[in-house]
This record gives sequence, C-alpha cells and structure tokens, in this order.
Amino acid sequence: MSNEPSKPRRAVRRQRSIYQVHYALPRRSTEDMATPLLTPCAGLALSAFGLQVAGHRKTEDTKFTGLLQCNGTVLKPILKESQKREVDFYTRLKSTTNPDLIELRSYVPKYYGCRKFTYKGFEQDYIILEDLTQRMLEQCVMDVKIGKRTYDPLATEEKIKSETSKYALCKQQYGFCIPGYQVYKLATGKLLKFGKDYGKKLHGHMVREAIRNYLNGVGAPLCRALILQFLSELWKIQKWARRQTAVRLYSTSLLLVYDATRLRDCCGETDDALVSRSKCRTAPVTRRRSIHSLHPLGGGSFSGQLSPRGPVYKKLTSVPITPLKTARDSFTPPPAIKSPWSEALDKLNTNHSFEHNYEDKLSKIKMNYRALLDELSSDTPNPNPWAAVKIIDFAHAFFNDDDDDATVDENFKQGIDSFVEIFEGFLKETDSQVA
Ligand SMILES: O=P(O)(O)O[C@@H]1[C@@H](OP(=O)(O)O)[C@H](OP(=O)(O)O)[C@H](O)[C@H](OP(=O)(O)O)[C@H]1OP(=O)(O)O
Ligand SMILES: Nc1ncnc2c1ncn2[C@@H]1O[C@H](COP(=O)(O)OP(=O)(O)O)[C@@H](O)[C@H]1O
Repeated sequence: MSNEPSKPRRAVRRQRSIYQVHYALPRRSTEDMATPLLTPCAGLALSAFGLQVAGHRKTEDTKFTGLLQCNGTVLKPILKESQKREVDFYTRLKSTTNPDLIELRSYVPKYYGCRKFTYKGFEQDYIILEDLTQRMLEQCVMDVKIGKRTYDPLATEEKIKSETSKYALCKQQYGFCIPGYQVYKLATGKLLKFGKDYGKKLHGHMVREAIRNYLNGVGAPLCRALILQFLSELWKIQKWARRQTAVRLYSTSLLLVYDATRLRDCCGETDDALVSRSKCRTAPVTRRRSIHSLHPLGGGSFSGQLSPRGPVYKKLTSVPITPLKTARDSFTPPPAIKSPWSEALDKLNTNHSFEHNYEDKLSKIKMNYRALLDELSSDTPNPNPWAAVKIIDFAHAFFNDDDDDATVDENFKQGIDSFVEIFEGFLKETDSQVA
C-alpha cells in the first residue's frame, strides 16, 4: 500500500470548530482512540516533522530516518528490529484486557496503526501516532528519557556500553535525562532549541534549571496553572508506575508539550513592566484569572494543596457563567501579544494597503475571539487543556508474561518519582499565587 488516494469514502459530516477552519487543523477526536483510522493520510502530502526534539533524525542518501507529519498525526519509521517491537507494543496495547495495560493506554499517544508510505521516493513502514502538538500555536516540547538504565535485556555488550556512557551523570543523579527540548520564550516570542549535545552535558542543578527554562520560569515566576496541568498527569503516571507489574519500560520518554500562546494568555506579560508582571502573578486579587486558573486541571478536582500523602482533591461544581450583559459591559480587549504570529501580522501590515490591513487585523481579532469562545463553549469534560504529558518510544518495552516474575519496574518508577519531585518543588514555589 502507498499513500496514493484510495477509493473515496463518504465522510460523516461533523461541524468543524473555528480553530480547525482558520488554522486548517484536523478534526478533534473525542473518543479515546482505540479504533485506527483506516487511511489517516490517504492522498495527503507528507512532510518532515519540524517539532522533533530528540530521537533518530539522520538523513542518509537512501532513507529519511526522522519522523514525518500528516493530518494531525506523526509517522515514525520502522527501520530497526527494536522499532518493530514498538509496533508489537502498540498492537498489543490496543487489544489488551490487562487492567494495568488498559490504564497505560491513556498515558500514550493515540495509535492509528501502521502502514507503508512513500517519502522522497522511498517506501517504508511507519507507525501512525497522534501528534501531541496539534492545535498548538507556539509548541514548547521536552523529551525526558526515563530510567538510570536505558538498555534492554537483549542489548549487546556494545549497546550496553554506549547507553551507560550517555547522559551518565544526569541518569545517576536523577534517574532520567533530557535528550532535547524547545521553548518559545514568553518575553520575546523567540524559539529556542536545545539538542542532544546540550542534553548530554546536563547534571546537578543544571537539570532543574533546564526544566525551569522549558517552563518559561527563568527571570519570571513559574505559572501555577501550567505546573498543575503537568502535575495532574504526572501524578497519574506515578501512581500507575508504583503499582503496575505488566510491563518493563526501558528507554521510554515522557513527552511534555504546552502552548506558549496559552501560557501568555494565562500568566504572561501585561502592558506594564516586569515588576507589575510579577505582581500580577503573585497577587491573586488583581491577577486576571483565566478559565485555566479557575479550572487548572481542565475539569479535574485538585484543590491546589499538597498534603504529605500527596495531592488533595475536592469536589468541583460547574464553572459559573457570567451573564452576557455583564460580560459585555466589563469587556476589555486583551493586551497585545508579542509572538511569531504577531510578527507575521506586522510583516503583513507593511506589505499591504491600509484598508486591507484594517480588514485583515479585524478578521484576525475576530478569529482569536471566536477561537476563545469555541474553546469556552466546548462540551468535552476536559475543556481547556493546553499542556500535556504522555509516555512515548516503546522500542525497548517488554511485557511481563510470567506472573511469577511480576514485580514493579523500579527503574521506570524511580525516574518518574524523581521527575515528579522536581515539579512538586516548582508547585510549592507558586503557592503565593493562591495565598
Ligand atoms: O541513531 P543514532 O546513532 O543517533 O543513535 C541513537 C541515539 O542517538 P545518540 O547516540 O544520542 O545520538 C539515541 O539516543 P537519544 O535517545 O536520541 O538520546 C538512542 O540511544 C538510539 O537507540 P535506540 O533506538 O533507543 O536503541 C540510538 O540508536 P542506535 O545507534 O542504538 O541504533
Ligand atoms: N506522538 C508524538 N507527537 C508529537 N511529537 C512526537 C510524538 N512522538 C515523537 N515525537 C517527537 O519525536 C521525537 C522522537 O520520538 P521517539 O519516539 O523517541 O523516536 P526515536 O525512537 O527515534 O527516539 C520526540 O522527542 C518528539 O519530539
């Protein structure tokens, strides 16, 4: 099979959101995707995935070994034996009846199957996965490889040696390492990228600082709503890792993603100087509260408090709806946003007539508000997530089929515990934001 258009199928018509229409994004799927799409990329153009922060990337004369993208999915090439194991992993996860593995399904990207595609004249097999960055405008992505030990039981002496020597200090000290990340800085809108060479030098306090930098928390306070979104997912993964005995995960990664555009809206710059920015963040009375800080977990029930036994949850009532008239009267437009989008808009303005600029600006403003409305009126139980964390890369995952050998995967668990601890420290730093 190739990515040529197949027989046209009659699509079920569903209303597209304004986000999808204006940003040409794929439809939002509401169900937990266990059913693979039959032809998610049929007839559509493939391109190199520009948001890959780690992993195989070398382009050789014969084959492109990096990820591709298409229609809200990423395509991961299957070249090595270990990558075939990853296909087996996803296939088995899809049909499993084991409760630990069923739960794991919600912590990994949606899997749409595996098929052949032709890219740059070369046909090869690809795993098709949900693109975790889809619908994000300024994608901040961090790959965190979990475990002191990153080689599997089938590794050769040579592989054991090379894995043991890579990121050695960081893995010893933290039980994880950081092969790469990218972040859009809130203050400048600039994209910064940090690759493997940088990641391999990280150790000691630099590790925490790298994560802080990823969270846009260097030179500015960390955003509590962002930390909470990550922690709510991390705690679930941690709870699972402490209990599960079904699988051993060597060299898997946590993939953290968030949208800097939404962070700016939630905890970002006001028009004033940095001083008022930190005031805005730390003084809850004067701080503009977005829907995310009201419902930081996107519908979850974390109270914002940590007890010695972990997160304290509370019952949530529905979000109070402001009467339309009050909302209209108290309406003030949001502050100007400095980002690649605003820069693109500025460029556009210098190239067109005033009249055209005016109309264009107006339509952009409309588009932003309609997108916001679209999100606020969403009827999904998880209305506003703009940060997520999933486990990826299962080339070295092994199922535990022998009940007698059913023990917790300490290597994975310790790495997760250590990563969660860093985030809990960050959460404490933001306690004053809810004082
Ligand atoms: O493909 P390469 O040469 O970049 O090496 C991969 C590593 O890149 P790096 O050495 O850090 O540049 C890569 O490391 P990162 O995860 O990118 O740090 C993996 O170790 C990969 O092994 P596997 O596919 O997980 O078994 C490594 O693949 P193998 O060389 O083990 O096949
Ligand atoms: N589902 C996904 N959505 C978005 N980005 C992804 C996804 N899977 C992988 N990536 C990107 O590709 C990189 C490499 O992915 P990974 O599965 O670890 O490949 P490899 O086996 O080559 O190491 C990740 O660091 C991330 O940037």
